[in-house]
Amino acid sequence: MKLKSKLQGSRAVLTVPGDKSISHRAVMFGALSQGRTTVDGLLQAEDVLATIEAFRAMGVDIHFSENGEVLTIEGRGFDGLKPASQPLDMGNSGTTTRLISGILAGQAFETELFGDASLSKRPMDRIAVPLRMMGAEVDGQGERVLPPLKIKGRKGLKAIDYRLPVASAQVKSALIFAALQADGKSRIIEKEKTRNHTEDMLVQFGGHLEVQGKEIFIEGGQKLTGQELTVPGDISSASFWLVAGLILPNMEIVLKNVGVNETRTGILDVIKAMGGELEISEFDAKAKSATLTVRSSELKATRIEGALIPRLIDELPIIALLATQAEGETVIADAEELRVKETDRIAVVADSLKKMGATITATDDGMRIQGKSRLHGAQLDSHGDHRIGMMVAIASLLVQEGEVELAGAEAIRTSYPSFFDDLEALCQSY
Ligand SMILES: O=C(O)C1=C[C@@H](OP(=O)(O)O)[C@@H](O)[C@H](O)C1
Ligand SMILES: C=C(OP(=O)(O)O)C(=O)O
Repeated sequence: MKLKSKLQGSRAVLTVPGDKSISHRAVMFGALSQGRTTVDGLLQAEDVLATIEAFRAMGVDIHFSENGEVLTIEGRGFDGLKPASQPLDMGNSGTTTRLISGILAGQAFETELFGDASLSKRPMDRIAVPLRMMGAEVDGQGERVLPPLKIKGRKGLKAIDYRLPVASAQVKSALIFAALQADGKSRIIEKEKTRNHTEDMLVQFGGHLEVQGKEIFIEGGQKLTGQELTVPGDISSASFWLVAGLILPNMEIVLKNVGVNETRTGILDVIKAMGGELEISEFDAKAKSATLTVRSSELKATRIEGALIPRLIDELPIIALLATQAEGETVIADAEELRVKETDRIAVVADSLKKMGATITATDDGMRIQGKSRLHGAQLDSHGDHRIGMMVAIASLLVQEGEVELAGAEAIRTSYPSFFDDLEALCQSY
């Protein structure tokens, strides 16, 4: 695919698709509840479709409304799942794989999980170790327990008292799902606070848990009730347009209905620290959503590290591009988790932006990025990673000399199937 900048400056209003993390969890909690759940605004992208198909394969009736906008899940409760007749295809989705493993740990049958080439390199020892402690059998490939996985669960799991060795909402959520099926009270201690959609949604479905700082206490044997949910737009998808609005000349981009749960808004803090023009309006406290407006800005470098990292982990590829347009050296540290995403995002981001003329050094746990760089055309590849593909597409908007060729753009369907339509809409608003 050839990407060429036609942008001269303008104002665009966009609504990004539903939040991926919330969409996965809506399907899962819906399936595990009693009664019907409806979900408006669900993200209909490959990762979430993998979650839907997995629960259908375990006997859950899940269907879209005629206009395709509302998903209905007929909940079967924790005791109503049936063994799948075939291995479950997790596609590219780490979230599906890890969260479903926590659910399967409490089911008295065996399930096989497999995924694509990228997923087959993602470490599952981080869930295998604690789920085994709770009494489930979890087998994978090699020391890091890579997929394909075999999970043999059982009723009456043991409660767990566990300190997470990594800052991961996926591991935390897997353990919350397992703890809900265990005898007694579990304690899960986070390394850093990560996205809390599982905790929020458990409460929304009539369940309970206690959160004290980084400690979560959760009682087994809870009964959940189906709900009517609305999913806000995904701030991780919005971040591509936030950055476009800040780095392109004479721009204003307005993003409606973006999820602004405080465990996800690290990118907004970074934009402010870099001196970017950002306005947050129409804040809806119940929906945790808002309208975000950005304008072309003179940016300065910043440091991104520590507790901020989990609050913007998926935004780091596009933040790296942002930093190439800021005055001075931006440092990203404590982000070694990037190395075990869909690609090694430290290596691939540094390599891709270097090919376009940026000055970046990859470090063990992040990057050092020197601004400001004039970017030029290059031949690039998403390497099967949606966030790399989208970052390159936004970077191409800055290019004045040469052309950007992006191989593997189809990976973007993982989280944002309408990305190129929105890009087109942005270009047409000029
Ligand atoms: O729980 C979630 O929905 C997610 C958690 C994060 O992963 P980790 O838990 O591996 O950090 C994030 O990178 C992923 O895109 C979605
Ligand atoms: C890391 C991501 O997703 P997952 O872990 O679900 O594959 C992502 O969406 O950037």
